[in-house]
Amino acid sequence: MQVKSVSVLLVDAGNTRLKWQLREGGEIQTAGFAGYDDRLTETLPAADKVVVASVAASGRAEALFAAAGMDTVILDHCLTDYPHFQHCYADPTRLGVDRWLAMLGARRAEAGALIVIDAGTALTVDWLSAADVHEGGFILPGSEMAANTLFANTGRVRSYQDEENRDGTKPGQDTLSCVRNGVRYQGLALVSKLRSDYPQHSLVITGGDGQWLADSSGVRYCPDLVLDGMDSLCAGSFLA
Ligand SMILES: Nc1ncnc2c1ncn2[C@@H]1O[C@H](COP(=O)(O)OP(=O)(O)O)[C@@H](O)[C@H]1O
Ligand SMILES: CC(C)(COP(=O)(O)O)[C@@H](O)C(=O)NCCC(=O)O
Ligand SMILES: [K+]
Repeated sequence: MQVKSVSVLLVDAGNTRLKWQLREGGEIQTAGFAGYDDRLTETLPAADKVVVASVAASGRAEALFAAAGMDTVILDHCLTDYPHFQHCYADPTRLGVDRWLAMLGARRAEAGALIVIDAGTALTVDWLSAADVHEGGFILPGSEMAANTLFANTGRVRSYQDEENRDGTKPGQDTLSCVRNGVRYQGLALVSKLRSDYPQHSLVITGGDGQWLADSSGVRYCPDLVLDGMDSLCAGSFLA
């Protein structure tokens, strides 16, 4: 008798946007991303199960999927009893579920001690020991947030329309490039310092702003570690 494999729609609901993949037997069938739009669910493929990992404001992702009548498993906090994983937060439910899932995804990609960098709305850095102990992390403003914070909280640092955001890290010669290049340089400096301070750890980078950071610093880029971590979770007894 042929056993029909279950299709699972995995959704990573971040603070900026949603990333999704339809997987069947772990294989990616289709994938995409979208903003928080009321019509989002109309564009998503049908699946036997839908799992949404959300760090967005409470209820934001839930509301989208509930309105579409989709029977959805919402993961809005980390599991505290996941086999072989040891949390370091006194209250692990406070750890962003995306950070935890990115660590699970990174473990699938690489063995040994890891530093997992997720360059999204926020830039997070998490230390995972070879024995899957979460040893701690950092939460920093992501590159858009860092630039926007300067634009929003100063009188004269502005995103001038007649200035161009080129992809550089050289000292800027107008306001926009001083901000954008400075933020990029800060990201590179962080990665370089992590490398020199933690030579025994392998670095992996994910997230919407991660490709540039990884390419520019010679670090491995894994585009969807949060979704990979969700797939690991679903491969266990989580959905049973
Ligand atoms: N198509 C895109 N739409 C929105 N942001 C994008 C896109 N491509 C790259 N980015 C960059 O990715 C960042 C968001 O990264 P992402 O990992 O999706 O964040 P989050 O998980 O916090 O929603 C944005 O700040 C932006 O700079
Ligand atoms: C740090 C984050 C905002 C990152 O979210 P993202 O940039 O992926 O949208 C998220 O993981 C979060 O809300 N964390 C909760 C606090 C914590 O991890 O301690
Ligand atoms: K993320």
